[in-house]
Amino acid sequence: MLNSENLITALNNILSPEQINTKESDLYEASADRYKKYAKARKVLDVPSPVAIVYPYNSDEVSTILEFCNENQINVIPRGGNTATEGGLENWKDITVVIDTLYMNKIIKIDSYNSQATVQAGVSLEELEIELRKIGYTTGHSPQSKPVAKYGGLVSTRSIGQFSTLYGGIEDMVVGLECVFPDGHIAKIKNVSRRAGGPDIRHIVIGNEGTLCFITEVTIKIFRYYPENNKFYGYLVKDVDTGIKVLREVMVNGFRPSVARTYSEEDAAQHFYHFHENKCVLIFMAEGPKKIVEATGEAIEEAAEKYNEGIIKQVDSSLIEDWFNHLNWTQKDIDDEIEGMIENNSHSGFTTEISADWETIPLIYNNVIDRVRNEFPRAHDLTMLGGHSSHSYLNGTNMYFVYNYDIHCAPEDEMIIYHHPIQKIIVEETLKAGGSMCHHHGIGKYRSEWTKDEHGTAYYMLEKLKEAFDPNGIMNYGTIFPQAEGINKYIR
Ligand SMILES: Cc1cc2nc3c(=O)[nH]c(=O)nc-3n(C[C@H](O)[C@H](O)[C@H](O)COP(=O)(O)OP(=O)(O)OC[C@H]3O[C@@H](n4cnc5c(N)ncnc54)[C@H](O)[C@@H]3O)c2cc1C
Repeated sequence: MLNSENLITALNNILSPEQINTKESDLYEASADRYKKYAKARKVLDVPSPVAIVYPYNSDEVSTILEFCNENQINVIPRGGNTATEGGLENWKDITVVIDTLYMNKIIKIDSYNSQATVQAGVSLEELEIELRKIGYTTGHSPQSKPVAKYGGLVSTRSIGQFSTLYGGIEDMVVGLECVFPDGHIAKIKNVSRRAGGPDIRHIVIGNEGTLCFITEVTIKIFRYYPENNKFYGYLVKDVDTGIKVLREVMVNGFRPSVARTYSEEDAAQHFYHFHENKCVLIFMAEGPKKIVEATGEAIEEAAEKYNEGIIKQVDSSLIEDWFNHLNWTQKDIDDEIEGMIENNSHSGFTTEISADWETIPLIYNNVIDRVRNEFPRAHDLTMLGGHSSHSYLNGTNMYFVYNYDIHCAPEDEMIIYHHPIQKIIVEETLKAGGSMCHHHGIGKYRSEWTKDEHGTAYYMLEKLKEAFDPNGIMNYGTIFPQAEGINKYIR
């Protein structure tokens, strides 16, 4: 195996100087993602820094770098917008190269006639959205990290946006893509409206979290945009169960509002400070062509009427619109949050997102809240515990658990003392009830201890993919696929 010095020399033979970054502060920044944001900001990270960050311009360069790393058994971490939350960008190996899509930033084609656009992996969602809005189109994708997240990362994590109930998750949007495997092979999945040529191989790439291949190009669907027709609906409701029932009613009746959400009292208080009145909040947004918006709006009002015993009151729609207009986080918001944590020694807004069918979600929610309140040894440090359902489907929905706490321990111990025990309860209750422990943030490194439980007998298929595409295990060591050594060192 190469040492750091030899590795940098070898990289210089492959790339130009402006494509290799060995600045210490940037390497420290690259050694972990937002999972350990507090320890990182307090400069007490317990993981090694990568040896270099490299910035290829195109898929041929990615291929050369990967082939080299594969031959020399060097761990590789693909990186996009750097907004990962589950340790997918954290480094667990002494010799690691981060491959960043910074220079792969071209919008290749916007094809409004065929309703699709092709971008290099380093194009941010916001950049593409701005270009599309100029011609009356939208990506329909709007995760809260939209201003920062990039296409390679969005596809690689199976991300989902705030309007998913209408437009779907990224897996519903990807038409075709290009990716590079550790042996240097460049694979291009063509862009067609549908195919039945065997299993849908896009799904080997979507959600791989940089553990099987490096995504270099993505083609996604684009949609006509009708902001002038948007309608907003909001209600104060008696409990989470009522909110979930109304969401279900709208969905099973065949309607697709773009936003459909229910918040617990605690979570509502931090999102809707201007009207929550210490109650649960239910909100909807209808979007699209006028007639569809009208029909969807009527269906929302009928569903609320059906469960009117649990509805306390309807709120002014302009309050929901106002909330909607301030949804996304810029890089400045992300930085400010970390500064706030350091100043106050408190963690606000840690989340774990799971999914299950309609019947099961309220059970999981109630079991988790009970167990955290009664079993979590630091429950007295919690300043908020609640959640919301924000992405609904015909057969079920998600639950986004949110928890804030004051930190009374060494910064390097925060995650193991506070976050991990809560996350463990959430994952245990979800898997016990047959749900998925991971709705949209990816497994990263910190849910990898439960990957086998998540998939059960189907883990066989996942394991074989790893063996086939990454036999030397160079792609993002510790992410998705459990590695006992890393788990024992960095999690337990
Ligand atoms: C404030 C905030 C809000 C968020 N809101 C949402 C939300 O609403 N919905 C949601 O789904 N997520 C959300 N996230 C999580 C995160 O933004 C998403 O997971 C996003 O898809 C990550 O994209 P990125 O470009 O930042 O990827 P990165 O953080 O750079 O990487 C994420 C993972 O993808 C891999 N990866 C990156 N690029 C490539 C590539 N080219 N090829 C292969 N693998 C690659 C990395 O190795 C890593 O495992 C949020 C995060 C923050 C900080």
